[in-house]
Amino acid sequence: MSGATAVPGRTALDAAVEVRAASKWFGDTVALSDVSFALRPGVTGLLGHNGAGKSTVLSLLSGAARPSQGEVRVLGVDPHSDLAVHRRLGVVPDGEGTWAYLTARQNVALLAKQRGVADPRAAAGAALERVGLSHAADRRVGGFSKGMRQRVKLAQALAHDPEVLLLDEPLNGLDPVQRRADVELVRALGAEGRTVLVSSHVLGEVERMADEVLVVVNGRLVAEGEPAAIRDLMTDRPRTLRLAGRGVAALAGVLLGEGLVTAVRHDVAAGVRSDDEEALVVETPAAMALATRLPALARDCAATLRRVEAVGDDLESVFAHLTAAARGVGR
Ligand SMILES: Nc1ncnc2c1ncn2[C@@H]1O[C@H](COP(=O)(O)OP(=O)(O)OP(=O)(O)O)[C@@H](O)[C@H]1O
Repeated sequence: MSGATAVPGRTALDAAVEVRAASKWFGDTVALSDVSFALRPGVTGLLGHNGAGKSTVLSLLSGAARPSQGEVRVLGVDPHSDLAVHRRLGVVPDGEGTWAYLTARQNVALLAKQRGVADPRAAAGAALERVGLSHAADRRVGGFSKGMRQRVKLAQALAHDPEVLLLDEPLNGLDPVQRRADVELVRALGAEGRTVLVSSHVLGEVERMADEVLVVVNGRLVAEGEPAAIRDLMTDRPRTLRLAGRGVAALAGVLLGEGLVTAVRHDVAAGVRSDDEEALVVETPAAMALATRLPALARDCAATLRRVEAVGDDLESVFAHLTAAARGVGR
């Protein structure tokens, strides 16, 4: 692909990928509900917990499935009915996508050939080099680790030099070193002017790869914006915290007085180290302000904090908050 750079402010009219009021249901299960977005060149992250609808979005865009309602356009056409678009579209699917009895080079060349590449073997070699698998190009994929197979899938998606890339959790199964390399690769693909959509259930991963983030919760698009804006939303939400140490009850009284916490209860589940140590669970509407002022307030009332930690601070609670609070951040 030519070295075009990302064009900020593109409208849906010239977007490479557009989803208009798309819904998808399987029997009684609503996998996606009235989702609309347009993608600009560069990397967009698709963030959501398991079952949120990420793979469904990607399967509509790759043409593997059709929306029950609404429309999907990739490079101006319907990817389900217009098969020619697959020469300009690369997909890393969820799950296995390789043939175990073929070598890595054969796996990649086969798909490149299907997509009309003039010299599939050479294209496969170049793609395998790009994903760091040249050394294993002529080995059978059946003997590869999950991370290596994931790399082969990436090479399959890249070998025909597509303008649009759809990557379903491409970092799954990779060790930290491979993850770093693949984050760099995804960023480079976006910087080359390709339109890349990459799904993940880990905010930190998406943050490192993407210029824009779409957040899906229970089949709905609940937030979209720059990674920093999404991070702020998640950081500045109400939280439940566990405080443990000496003098914590007095400290909690001060926090209530300052309006930094709105509820306090004893933490029966907490293991405390000694008789004069207490553990409390507090609700705060302003986690950032509390974190900033907590050390000084503890000092003022002679409390010694041994532990401060978030309770139930998993992705589910983050997404629940976003569902309620955050339609249309940024953009
Ligand atoms: N072919 C199908 N038949 C029935 N239900 C489906 C089908 N595909 C997806 N679903 C349901 O649609 C919802 C969205 O699933 P989807 O796979 O898109 O989520 P996801 O965000 O990709 O999750 P994960 O990270 O676990 O793959 C889920 O409730 C799922 O069970």
